Amino acid sequence: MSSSKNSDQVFEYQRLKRILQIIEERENVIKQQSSKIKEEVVEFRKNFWDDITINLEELDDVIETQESIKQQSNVLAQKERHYGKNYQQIKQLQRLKNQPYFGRVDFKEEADNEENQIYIGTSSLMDEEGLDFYIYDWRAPISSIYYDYAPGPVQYETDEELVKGEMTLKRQFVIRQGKMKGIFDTAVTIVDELLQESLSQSANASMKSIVATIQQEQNRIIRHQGSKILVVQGAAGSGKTAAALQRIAYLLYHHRSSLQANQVLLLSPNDIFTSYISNVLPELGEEPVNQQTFYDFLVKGIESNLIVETPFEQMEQLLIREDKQQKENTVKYFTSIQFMKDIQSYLSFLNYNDLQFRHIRFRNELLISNEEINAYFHELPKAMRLSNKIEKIQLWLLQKIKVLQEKEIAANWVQDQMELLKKEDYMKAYHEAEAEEEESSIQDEELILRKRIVRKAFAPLIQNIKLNRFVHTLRMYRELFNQWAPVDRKSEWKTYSKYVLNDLHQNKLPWEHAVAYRFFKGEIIGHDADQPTRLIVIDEAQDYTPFQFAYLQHVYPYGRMTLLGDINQSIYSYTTTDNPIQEKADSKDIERIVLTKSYRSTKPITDFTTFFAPSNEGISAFDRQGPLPTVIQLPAQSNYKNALWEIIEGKKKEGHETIAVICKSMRECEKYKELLEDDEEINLIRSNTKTYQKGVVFVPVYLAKGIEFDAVIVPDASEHNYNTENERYLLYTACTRAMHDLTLVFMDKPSPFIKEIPKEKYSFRTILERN
Ligand SMILES: Nc1ncnc2c1ncn2[C@@H]1O[C@H](COP(=O)(O)OP(=O)(O)OP(=O)(O)O)[C@@H](O)[C@H]1O
Repeated sequence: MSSSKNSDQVFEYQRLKRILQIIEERENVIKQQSSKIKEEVVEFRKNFWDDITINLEELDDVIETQESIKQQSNVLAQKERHYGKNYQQIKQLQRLKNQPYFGRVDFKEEADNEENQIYIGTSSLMDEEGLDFYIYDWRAPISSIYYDYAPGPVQYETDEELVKGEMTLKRQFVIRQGKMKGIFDTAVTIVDELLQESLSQSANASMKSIVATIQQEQNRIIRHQGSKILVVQGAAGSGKTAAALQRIAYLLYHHRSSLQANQVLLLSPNDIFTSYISNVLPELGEEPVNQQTFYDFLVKGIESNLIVETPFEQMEQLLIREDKQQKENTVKYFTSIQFMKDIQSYLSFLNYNDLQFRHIRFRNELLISNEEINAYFHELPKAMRLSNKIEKIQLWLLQKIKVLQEKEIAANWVQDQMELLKKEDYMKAYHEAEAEEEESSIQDEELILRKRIVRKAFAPLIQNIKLNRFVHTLRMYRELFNQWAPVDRKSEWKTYSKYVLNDLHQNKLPWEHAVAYRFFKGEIIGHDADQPTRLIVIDEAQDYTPFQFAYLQHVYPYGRMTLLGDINQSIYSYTTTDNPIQEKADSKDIERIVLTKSYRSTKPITDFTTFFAPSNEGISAFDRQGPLPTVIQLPAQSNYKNALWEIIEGKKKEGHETIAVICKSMRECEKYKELLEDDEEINLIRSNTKTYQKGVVFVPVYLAKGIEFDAVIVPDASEHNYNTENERYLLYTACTRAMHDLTLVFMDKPSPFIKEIPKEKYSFRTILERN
């Protein structure tokens, strides 16, 4: 080892020691401060009223009393805020103690002689005076040169300017639990060894942050600021999800004052995926964002007595039903923008004709009939917009209810309720009533209590009116199929409507109608999407239909969107055309980034899957070696159970910790699980499974979306199981879940997709019958 290299290493070891010391000291100081603040807060709360003189005699005294209470509250709130901030800082320092930084670049700005050493970590650390950085946050503008360049001329952008200069050194550190494990100087963009090390590890039940090894093209996604919609088309395993999470952390950091975690909506494909990625943002020191499946997002706004089909149930149906082609054609129409437009035509038709209203009842008595509401609706000017008409009706109803409420005060049931009040309730209600009453002299206690009881009883009714629930949107939606038809689709309307009417009749809503019904309902009674949402991130966006995507744009007209997907993994066949992920020349709002390099799988696996990828343009493998995928033939009539066991056991012996048997459907999974006689060690992942553990899992491909396993076994890659174009997408998605090892089993004839792969790209064997 050269002496300069040696002294460099000594320098880095010493620096690490010094930084860890600084972190430790800082943590201790803050901890001490915190316990002091805690004591103060407890004390302050105890003595809150001692420092306030309560005097309510004159108006001036009352104002003064109020003022001093306000001041005390402010002092307390300030202390509590300080405590909260300290708590966050301690957590941040503890994270830094484990790995203070992972990179260093030496940078000399143009026309500046001084060279700066920039150490980069998950958060920044400054000196006491707050002048110099010991560590730069990976999201700081200058940190981007670490991800984007090799040593040489570099540049980066700040809010104000473009800074140019030279990078003279680029160094990576492997620091774990505060111990230096490795130092690499690198000439390439990001050193491969580290990435190799990170990718060679076993699959985990939760995703890791990739902050130390972000690749240049991923960095573009993370730091993208321009267009309103960012679309990322990325090969399987190219780091779309990883980059999206880093992007959220990046945007939260850069827009602290205008973007909070609760303003970010992250839509994920299933619950397992939601839990799989839930660690990443907290690991990066950010609050978790609003993360949910699109199903949960939609179902929230649908009547609870309707059972909404899940996308997975729909998929199972489309895979197994006899009339699947016909059903698929109707699904294609109902998920199209055309259907959205047809709904709009139907709404304008309704506006000039009849809406359906609900009776308004109170204590089982009819207060306002639907005919009465309809008559009022027809009195309104024809040309008025539907939403304005609904608003008018709402006001009219509230006024009518107010009058009826007044009348109700004298009713006998109110007397009955008063008698039922317990003494304490009576007193409480009375005091509350007293406080609410504007006039201070209260003459009629009974009247106040009566009013209060009536108001309470009417509250849910009034709330429902305010939410426009007097409009019977579900009945109108049914009539869309029963009583109406788009002018140019009259002939096929009956066929289209057959399925949905049948389902609605049984209080079921097919998945393709979930978004359509939400849209329909929202257009009439108002859309209730969370208002503060400003950034919408959609993972697995290739599985969104044009209608679903248009709906999100409709309810979040000011929201920025990041869509991540892979057209090769479109598991719902009806989403492959007009998908938002696909290249569109027309829109100025959309910027598209394509990721081609696949990091998840070994090179042999990526090479193998690329041969039958629906579109194999632009997929390249990260050079990580591993065994060739194996294709196994089972002779007809063989003992399938023994063979499958043998394969699974083999994978366990090879040391794989997460082994997934990925099936085409849940039905297929259940078949194998049954075959293996409910072995305790084997878990079946269902649509309501929230997390998974290491070990052997059986999972249908649509629930394996977005996640990864050490070893993947496709248990029936026979011709009869994977044959159609739609099944090509499913097989591709299943195989690309494998990180280190892939096995496909077939009986009789292999899937035609296997035949597309050159023989040297996999090893082939036959399991011979032993019994
Ligand atoms: N720059 C990187 N450094 C370290 N690991 C990475 C990097 N990029 C991707 N990976 C790893 O590669 C794997 C695949 O990443 P990710 O799940 O984000 O890909 P994806 O494009 O969303 O995949 P898919 O579409 O197939 O679900 C993950 O284990 C991720 O941690």
